[in-house]
Amino acid sequence: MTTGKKVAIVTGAGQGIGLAIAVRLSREGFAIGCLDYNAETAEAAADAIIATGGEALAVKVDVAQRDDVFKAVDAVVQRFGRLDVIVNNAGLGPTTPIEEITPEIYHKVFDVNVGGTYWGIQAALKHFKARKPEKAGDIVGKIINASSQAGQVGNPDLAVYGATKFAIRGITQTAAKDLAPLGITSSAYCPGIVRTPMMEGIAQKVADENGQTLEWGLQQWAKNVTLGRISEPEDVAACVSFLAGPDSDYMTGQALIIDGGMVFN
Ligand SMILES: NC(=O)C1=CN([C@@H]2O[C@H](COP(=O)(O)OP(=O)(O)OC[C@H]3O[C@@H](n4cnc5c(N)ncnc54)[C@H](O)[C@@H]3O)[C@@H](O)[C@H]2O)C=CC1
Ligand SMILES: CC(=O)C(C)=O
Repeated sequence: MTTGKKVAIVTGAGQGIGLAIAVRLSREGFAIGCLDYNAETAEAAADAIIATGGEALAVKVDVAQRDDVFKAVDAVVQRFGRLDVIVNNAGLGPTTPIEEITPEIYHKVFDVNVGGTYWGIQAALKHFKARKPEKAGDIVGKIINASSQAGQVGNPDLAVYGATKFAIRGITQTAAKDLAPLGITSSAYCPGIVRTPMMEGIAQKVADENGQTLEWGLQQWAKNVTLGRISEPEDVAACVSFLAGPDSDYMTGQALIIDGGMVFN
């Protein structure tokens, strides 16, 4: 079945920032491919979108597996008939003090965060190429990748995670140059401290080490936020909706920092 709507795929759409992006892009008129490793939360995300009158398809995928990502993206295009935007959002954020990094954790986090970004771009590209720009400046597809404030500056205990987020900015810039002639833009978003299960996991570790509560752990990170509060997933989704929409058509290769003023460039 095809839809008249533009179509966006969001990886890691089952919870946190990905869920907020999926819901927001649905509100903006996109049909949504909700991809996640967790089939149950992917289904719940798609159901929530459908319940509010939107269109969505849930697909279980491990973004670290290239073939699976291609199959998942193909399934969404088969269902909705086209692809306009891919948001490579899925990621892992373990705390890794530098002396405790193992080959296993290094490979696992790079495979998901960096590999997942490569495979998402490649899988989307196949479908973006189905439409040709009629003239210079016409945009036929948008790649949007999750980086982080931790991809701008080194963060304590996040050497592996931070390295993946620096890498994603590099991939984003290179894709912008490589794919511009095809009418494809490439952007990244760099959230700060966002109240999600990932950030709660990071904050809980600090809290446990100090015999404190999760909220105390989150507030340790909040101290660095110039605007004085940590962000909600919807703060990030609002900016990603700008990157997915026509108002950002003349932007490519940029990393939009949405961190309440933690990092000034
Ligand atoms: N929460 C924060 O403060 C920040 C988060 N980010 C980035 O934003 C993105 C989303 O983060 P959160 O929502 O906080 O994370 P989260 O951990 O709350 O949610 C991540 C989602 O991705 C899915 N996922 C994980 N591995 C996967 C895989 N191999 N294949 C498919 N799906 C997979 C999970 O099932 C989950 O639904 C991540 O890339 C993260 O690095 C960036 C800056 C700050
Ligand atoms: C999880 C993350 O991206 C942070 C702390 O910036």
